[in-house]
Amino acid sequence: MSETRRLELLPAVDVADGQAVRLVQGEAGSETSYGDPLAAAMAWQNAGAEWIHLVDLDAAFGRGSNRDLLAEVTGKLDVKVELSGGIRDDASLEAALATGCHRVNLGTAALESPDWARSAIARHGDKIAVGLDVRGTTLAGRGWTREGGELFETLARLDADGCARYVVTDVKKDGTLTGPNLQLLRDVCAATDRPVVASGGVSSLDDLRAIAELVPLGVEGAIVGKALYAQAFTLEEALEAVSR
Ligand SMILES: O=C(O)c1ccccc1NCC(=O)[C@H](O)[C@H](O)COP(=O)(O)O
Repeated sequence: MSETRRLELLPAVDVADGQAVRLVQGEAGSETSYGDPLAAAMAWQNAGAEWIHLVDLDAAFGRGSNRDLLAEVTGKLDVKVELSGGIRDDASLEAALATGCHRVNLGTAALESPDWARSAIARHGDKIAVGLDVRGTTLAGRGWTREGGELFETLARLDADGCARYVVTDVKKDGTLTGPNLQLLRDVCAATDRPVVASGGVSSLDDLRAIAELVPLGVEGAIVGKALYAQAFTLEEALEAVSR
């Protein structure tokens, strides 16, 4: 008898100008600061997290880099780290993988440099996930500031290239505490046999339970940001909510 997998939770630590921040709909300038990124990540680790979703927002927006800080944070954590933001060429990819992170997310590069993304996937297999960040079914790149093609066409191309996993974000939901876009997740799961990590909009334990219902369809994990920082629930409560 096959056992239903438990939804993985990935608390998010988004970093801008050396600080852990939350954005609303990924918009630069909408930051609320939550202090030291290492302290934030350690707090989630100590609360039982198995993963941290660690984002360099300055690199994603092409306005700077927190590369050394993110490498330091990753090196000090015992849990798995998914590193995201501004990984667009061999140098940034090798630097990200050298941190010892468990996997990296390609975003803009998977939209604008398909040949390079294909070669990165071929070289690194499931160390690479691709972030599919959408408004409607239009992809967004460059820190979500530029349109990057149609979701399902890009998904088909990435599937053919062997992409192991997708991190799917409804940009309009991100940081808004208005609930995840469950239909988007269902639609993506119907279009690919690769695992999907849900991101953006989680506001409550019921939202997490609703995402957990999609595990049999192919949803593997959920990134949670604002709701944890706003103390809508604790990580312990979240882990308990998805454990059954
Ligand atoms: O992940 C990225 O590369 C990224 C790039 C540009 C803007 C935002 C980006 N990530 C944001 C996140 O991953 C959020 O932390 C995550 O979606 C959580 O959202 P929420 O639970 O709604 O705060």
